[in-house]
Amino acid sequence: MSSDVKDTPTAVGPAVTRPQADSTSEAAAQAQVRPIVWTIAGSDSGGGAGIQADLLTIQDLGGHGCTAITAITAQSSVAVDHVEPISDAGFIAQLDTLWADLKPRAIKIGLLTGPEQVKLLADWLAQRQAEAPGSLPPIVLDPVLVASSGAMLNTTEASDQFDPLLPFIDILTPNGDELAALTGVVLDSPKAVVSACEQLLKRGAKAVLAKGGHLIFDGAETLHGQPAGPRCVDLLYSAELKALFDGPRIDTDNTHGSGCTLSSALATVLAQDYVMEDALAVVRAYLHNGLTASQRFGAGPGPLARTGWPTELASFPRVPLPGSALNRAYGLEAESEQAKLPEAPFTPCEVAELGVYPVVDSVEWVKRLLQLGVKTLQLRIKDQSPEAVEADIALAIELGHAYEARLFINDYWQLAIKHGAYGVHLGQEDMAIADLAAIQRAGLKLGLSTHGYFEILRAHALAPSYIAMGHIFPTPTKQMPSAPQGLTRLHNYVALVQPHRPAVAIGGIDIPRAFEVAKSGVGSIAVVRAVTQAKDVAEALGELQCAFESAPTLPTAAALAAQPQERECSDA
Ligand SMILES: Cc1ncc(COP(=O)(O)OP(=O)(O)O)c(N)n1
Ligand SMILES: Cc1ncsc1CCOP(=O)(O)O
Ligand SMILES: [Mg+2]
Repeated sequence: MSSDVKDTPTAVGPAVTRPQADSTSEAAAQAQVRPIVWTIAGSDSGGGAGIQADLLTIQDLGGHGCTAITAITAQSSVAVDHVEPISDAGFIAQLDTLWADLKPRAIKIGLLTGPEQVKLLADWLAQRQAEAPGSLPPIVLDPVLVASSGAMLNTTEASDQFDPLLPFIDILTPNGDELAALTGVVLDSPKAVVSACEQLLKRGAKAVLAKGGHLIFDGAETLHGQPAGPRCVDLLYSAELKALFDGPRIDTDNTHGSGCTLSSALATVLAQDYVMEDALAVVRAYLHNGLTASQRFGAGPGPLARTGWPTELASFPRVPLPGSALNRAYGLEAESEQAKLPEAPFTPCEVAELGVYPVVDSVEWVKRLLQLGVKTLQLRIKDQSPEAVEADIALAIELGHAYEARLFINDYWQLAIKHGAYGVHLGQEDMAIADLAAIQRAGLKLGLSTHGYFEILRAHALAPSYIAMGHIFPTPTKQMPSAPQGLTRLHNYVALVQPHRPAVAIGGIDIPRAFEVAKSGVGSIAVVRAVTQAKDVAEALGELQCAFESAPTLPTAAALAAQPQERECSDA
């Protein structure tokens, strides 16, 4: 283990404490400036909510905060004694001045004091849009109506008051009371929450996060199954994705500014180019940690603590699996679509680190690599009928056993079961259609592909034998639906996954990059071209192996093999 462990500087997408890379590319990435995040919101003199909470949050999660103040409030932890809107001229001047020099990568909108400010802001955004289509960044709207002390902050109760803004908003983040007030829907069941979100989409919102902090339904206990205890379930609802984020309800009344913190955290993570569902996973974990470590300063509820970029899986929400009771309660899946979920964790790999992991497309390659001493490998044959590939798959499996190697079969899981493979590797799309229960019952190991936080959480809920994360760098080998993850994210994913099961990095990894990748502490690197296009395959394998030997291993990985595997999302 190397001793040169330093804090990776807070740059774009703060990384956890890890050994620092020394290459020019990594140094350049780390020198990148913080993305600018605007908060358009009111000042909370008590320092717990509004602009004050937003600036602390933006800074804490790696952004640079700029403010356009909508109102000054005389506020403490127990009272809002005065709300004074800023003049229209003062409001617009702040926006214009910032736009001229400090263009945002994301905007959070909080307290707007009434329809006049809503219209001013909607008109201002429309002008920016008209001048330069596409120039507006992601915008998060927290539809603030009442302070946590119960005081009205907004002068109108009109349910359509935010509608002029909706066309510009990427996500609206109402709590239960706000969602009910904006839609008139009585939120007495999970399906009522869905119909309220549906209504907001019809009125122009692109996505809604219906926060579950205020929503407790009859029968909620039975929705969750294990683990027991009060839960908080947030619903992300958009045309493209409907997903639940389920976590324990933190037992604290220090929730002052939690909505402000969530929305500014979301803007800050979106400013770092995370997709919405990944950003929400990070934000839920941030709230979990902030509430857990919160403190009281006055006589009333205290604000959330600022705890930095979340890195531990325990802070993150569960993402219910397809077919789970929770998804069904929200009506997110038809009863007929229920997936066949495994009843137990997949068999763990007998090692915590899978090492150099070549992915090849023929039985000839499998044989050659086995003869060179490779111990983890994958047969990845694409687009053939099962009949056409069965003989090769059967032979590869036999060879794998003869050499006591960990041979994973990509995609053809029925053949893998039939011929008794060591393991199967499946992608996200395959997860929905494969009979995961049959793979688990047959005792095969399962590796799953992931492309970000949300998929990692969903994969983790299945307790697979390993989780692959990619693509790390651009690759011509496969057309990818997502952007390259890069090294900073890899560091964070490794910290999340590897204490629980082996992690594998894949995509665009050549020999020089293998040294960078290995410094993340990841226990395995999966490669196609680095092996199949090498002039000297044995030498390439040796150099890839060398990358691991020169890099430190994470202390958590060593304990892994001995750790009992738990299935964390068994609420089906
Ligand atoms: C180790 C490893 N990681 C990821 C993949 C990609 O699998 P998948 O998403 O199923 O895509 P295809 O390989 O099937 O194109 C992998 N094969 N191996
Ligand atoms: C199969 C696959 N899945 C994600 S990236 C990838 C291809 C990796 O190939 P290479 O190592 O040649 O970049
Ligand atoms: Mg596949």
